[in-house]
Amino acid sequence: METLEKMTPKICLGGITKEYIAPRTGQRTLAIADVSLDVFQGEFLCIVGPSGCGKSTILNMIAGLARPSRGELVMDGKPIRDPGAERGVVFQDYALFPWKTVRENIEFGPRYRTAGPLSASERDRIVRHYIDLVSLTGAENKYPHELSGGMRQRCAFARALANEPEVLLMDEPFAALDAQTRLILQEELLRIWGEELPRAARKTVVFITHGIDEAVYLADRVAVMSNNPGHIKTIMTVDLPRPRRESLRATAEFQKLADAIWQLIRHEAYEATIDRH
Ligand SMILES: Nc1ncnc2c1ncn2[C@@H]1O[C@H](COP(=O)(O)OP(=O)(O)OP(=O)(O)O)[C@@H](O)[C@H]1O
Repeated sequence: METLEKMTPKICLGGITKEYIAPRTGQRTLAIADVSLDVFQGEFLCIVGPSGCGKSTILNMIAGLARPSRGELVMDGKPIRDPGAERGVVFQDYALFPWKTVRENIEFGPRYRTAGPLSASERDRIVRHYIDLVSLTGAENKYPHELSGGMRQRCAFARALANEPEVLLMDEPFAALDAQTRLILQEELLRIWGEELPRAARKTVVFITHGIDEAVYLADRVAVMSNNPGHIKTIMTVDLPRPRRESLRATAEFQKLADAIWQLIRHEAYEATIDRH
């Protein structure tokens, strides 16, 4: 793996603090404090941590869906203030339009893109490409309720990818899926990300998960977060060979990394399961 530290970051969080203020009561929640993080071109970065440590808050800020209270947040040297087509987001609950077919969902971005209209044939080419890429061929005219969870998530991928974003922001995209579908989609995601391509040709991915094995399997680096207030405890480099294969999960190196991450968060993960109020 190239040394990331020598590269210019694609996304840079500098000393970010986020405090939520409830509109009616004025109650303040300090979600994260003084978080600094660099994400590099073509990197697959996973964020893990106990419930409520601020993982989604970080992702939403990079997506431009929330603003930091303090600190600097930039992509390619420009401040992130709003959502943008160069940053695609995939959520756990698919976030598809239920009244649109697979094809219409995927076509939404190319149809309404802000960078100028595309011809019908160009739009069609893009949509067809991403339908094929996520293996939804044959399901184009189905509605989301007619699809399995795995198929819905494939559709959500394709919808995000059809905007041709440079960065993919994924908030627990596989959490609602059964274990086998999750394993299959992890492999597919690595293929779609561009595991076989040089780093410059890959997308940059920030991926939130509760699954430590999932993080180790997918990531180049894993940012491990902690609570009260949310902050990054450590960043682990996953120096395992690519392309990754199922058999990797059974290796001592894989298990050692997964165990080291679990030891970092197990106490807080346990605490997060207990309601003390
Ligand atoms: N819109 C909001 N208004 C007020 N508080 C919020 C809001 N969004 C998140 N929070 C609070 O900020 C903290 C961090 O939440 P966040 O959802 O970012 O954590 P998380 O690590 O993604 O959690 P989980 O793993 O459970 O999804 C939590 O205490 C949460 O209750």
